Amino acid sequence: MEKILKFGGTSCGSIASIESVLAIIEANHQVKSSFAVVFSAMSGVTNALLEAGATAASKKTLEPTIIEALEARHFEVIRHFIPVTAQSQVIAQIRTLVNELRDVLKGINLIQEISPKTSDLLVSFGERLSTALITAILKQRGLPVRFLDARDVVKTNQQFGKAEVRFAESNALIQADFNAHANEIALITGFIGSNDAGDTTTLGRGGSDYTASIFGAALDVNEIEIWTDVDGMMTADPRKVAAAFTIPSISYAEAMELTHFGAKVIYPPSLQPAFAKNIPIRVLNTFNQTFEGTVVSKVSSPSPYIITGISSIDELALVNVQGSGMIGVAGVSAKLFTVLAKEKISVVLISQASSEHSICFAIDPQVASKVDKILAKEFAQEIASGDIEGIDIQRDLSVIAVVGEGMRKHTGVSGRLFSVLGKNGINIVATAQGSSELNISVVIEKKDLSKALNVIHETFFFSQIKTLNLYLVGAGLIGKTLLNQLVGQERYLEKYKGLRIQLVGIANSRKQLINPAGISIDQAIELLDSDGESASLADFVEQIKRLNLPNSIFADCTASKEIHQHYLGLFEANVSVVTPNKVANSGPYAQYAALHQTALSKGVKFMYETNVGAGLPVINTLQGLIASGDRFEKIEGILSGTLSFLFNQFVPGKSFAAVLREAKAKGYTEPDPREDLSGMDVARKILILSREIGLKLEFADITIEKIIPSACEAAPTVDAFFEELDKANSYFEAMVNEAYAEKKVLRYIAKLENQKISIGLRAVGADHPFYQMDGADNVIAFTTKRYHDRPLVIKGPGAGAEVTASGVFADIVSIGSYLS
Ligand SMILES: NC(=O)c1ccc[n+]([C@@H]2O[C@H](COP(=O)([O-])OP(=O)(O)OC[C@H]3O[C@@H](n4cnc5c(N)ncnc54)[C@H](O)[C@@H]3O)[C@@H](O)[C@H]2O)c1
Ligand SMILES: N[C@@H](CCO)C(=O)O
Ligand code: NA
Repeated sequence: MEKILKFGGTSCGSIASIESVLAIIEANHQVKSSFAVVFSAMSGVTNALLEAGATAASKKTLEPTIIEALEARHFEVIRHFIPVTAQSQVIAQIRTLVNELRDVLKGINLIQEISPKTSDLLVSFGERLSTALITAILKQRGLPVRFLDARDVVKTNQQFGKAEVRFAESNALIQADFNAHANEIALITGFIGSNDAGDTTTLGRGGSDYTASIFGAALDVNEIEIWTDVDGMMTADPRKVAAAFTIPSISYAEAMELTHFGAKVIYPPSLQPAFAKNIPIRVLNTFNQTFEGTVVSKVSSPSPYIITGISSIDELALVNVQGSGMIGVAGVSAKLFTVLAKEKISVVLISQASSEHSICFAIDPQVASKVDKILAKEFAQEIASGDIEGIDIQRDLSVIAVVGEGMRKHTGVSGRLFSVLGKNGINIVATAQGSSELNISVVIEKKDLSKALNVIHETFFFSQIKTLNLYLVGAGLIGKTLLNQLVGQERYLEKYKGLRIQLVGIANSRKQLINPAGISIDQAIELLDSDGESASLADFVEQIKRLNLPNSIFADCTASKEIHQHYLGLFEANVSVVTPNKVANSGPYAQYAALHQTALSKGVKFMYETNVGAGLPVINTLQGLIASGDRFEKIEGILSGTLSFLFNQFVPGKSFAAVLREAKAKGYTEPDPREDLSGMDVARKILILSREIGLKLEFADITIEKIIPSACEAAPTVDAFFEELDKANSYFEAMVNEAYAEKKVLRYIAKLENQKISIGLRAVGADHPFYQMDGADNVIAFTTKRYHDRPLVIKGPGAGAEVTASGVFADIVSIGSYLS
């Protein structure tokens, strides 16, 4: 015999799926391979039968509806596949079986009880019906098929519900049976067998796979095909990890591990007879027949990945037994696990630190209270004496298993696993690794499960490409420019940086839109307008936290004075923040410190290079100097692009207000240019620099020399401000003329020296390093211990949409590099 095919419930579940099953069997027949086929019940039938049994046992009279529906379902298949003239014979055959089933239910109803023995007989009708039905159809189509009731050849003990197979006897019967019918295709009822007394028994979980495996082993087939409704075994549960893909080849041991942790495609224990004979199992998709599926065999073929798959148990409780009295005392764990075994409590994972101070193990949360009671009783004495401090149970946990034979040959797998979890703020509650090095398991909080599965999957299967999930708030000048820049760089980032920036949320002050599957960047503004809901920043941030996406970045491209109140919560929720908005860093020092400390402790990034000098590398350079041990003596610079532009462009005879309007049109000013003209923007920048070098200065410590008349400053609106500015033109002309008379130019300079900040307008001559300026240039000079005689000078355009957005972009990319 070449092979055994097995079709599961979904494959036998509907007319369309049976169509596929018939096609697969006919195709096999055409190539004349010798094979046999095992069938499960039509999907849902086993449960329907159990329900009918339970109802019959509990109600006074029989309710025929379930059985009628079941009969109708099988008749429908007959009417579809069998020509009218031949139908009556098959219908009669199925009806005979259903009548037998009705008699069983009558019996149950009569005695108002359903024993395990009767239950097995009852559910056996599912496989007997489906197999009989398909046999009739194929016979009608002219295939040399025969119906084989597995109860005639699979012999078991008396243990109803999960009977043990008597292999010697069964193998002999199977071989004799197949020898006697060499030229026929046997269609076999899965899941069932019989005991010595001839009673029907069932084989437990994965029963039809077991049947296929028993026949395969008895007949020494070359391969067993398990036909199901998915594309084989996948690298992760595709419902949780969209990027999961089919594993082409996997070893028996790996399949066992993955299945233990929830991958439910096959149930390897039921395939044991095949494993023992090294028969490969091919998992195939009835609904995608040409797909290669997964081969499960003794040794998996080499794979490009270090790990083979990831699976999880979503609901778990962790029991921790702890106490100094356990150290060096033999037998505590023996006692512990003996009592658990006695109570039939299954332990998913065990971990004990070598200090022997505590043992922790994971269990199904449904039995947690029971375990609590059992252990309290068992260890009452030790608890009373203080040898054991107590039994602690933690709930709402999940366990993830990373599985693969390849881990044995590679170092650093657990390092990578823990590091990616850490960078995503996922706390590891417990961990265990078997010495087989086939499986590393981590227990985490359930709320982090989806995020953890996805980042682990990404790390081990797509390490070349890391996806950053970007939330952009503020779609004005800078925000829009950033979006444009992102569109142009997508391919470069993937190819050279291994990064994919996925926009998952966007908001302005009117609307907001979130889509974890990604928002098309080049249409983001239109989509925000058409599909966005009305904006609520608090709600937007709440959604970000709830989604808990891996590698999340929040870009604040607003000038809002409130939005920074959300940064702390975002850091705590493990979201990095990137911003050109200076408000957060220039608020009270305590707030500045709290933000930076929280980001650091949560392992997320807070990036704000564009707070000073827009895209010029000011903050980065400063941080580099500090980190390498340099000491700052003085910082001096022109930190306002707007004011730089004004004093570069304004000459007596021109309108000061008109030059400012030009600066605004060029994107240099703050959304409200009064922030620039008042010196406020510069004050924020120099304050931020002072804090970066470690000074605890407050806004009140800054001396700002005003450059605009108070009437301008008091103007209630931006428009009124421009009007006042027009009136004050002669005031500015006088200032400039005075400087010109001395062959000097005006520069608005910020200085930090001796822990003091001063900001003011200076007239500087040609010998001054800040004399030569152009456009919206900024210049900044760092005098430090190392740059003592000649300062380190950074100079260039310090305002404008393109240079600012590119600074924000660079910050996002650097977070990506950190996370990789
Ligand atoms: N222009 C520059 O050269 C430059 C340089 C460095 C830093 N910056 C900073 O960049 C930031 C953005 O400047 P811009 O010129 O793009 O501003 P803008 O006014 O053009 O855009 C701001 C955007 O933020 C949105 N917004 C404002 N408050 C909001 C809130 N509470 N919630 C959601 N959305 C909100 C607005 O709807 C708008 O889409 C400012 O903080 C500015 O200081 C600008
Ligand atoms: N308005 C700011 C933008 C850069 O922070 C300036 O003029 O410098
Ligand atoms: Na900068």
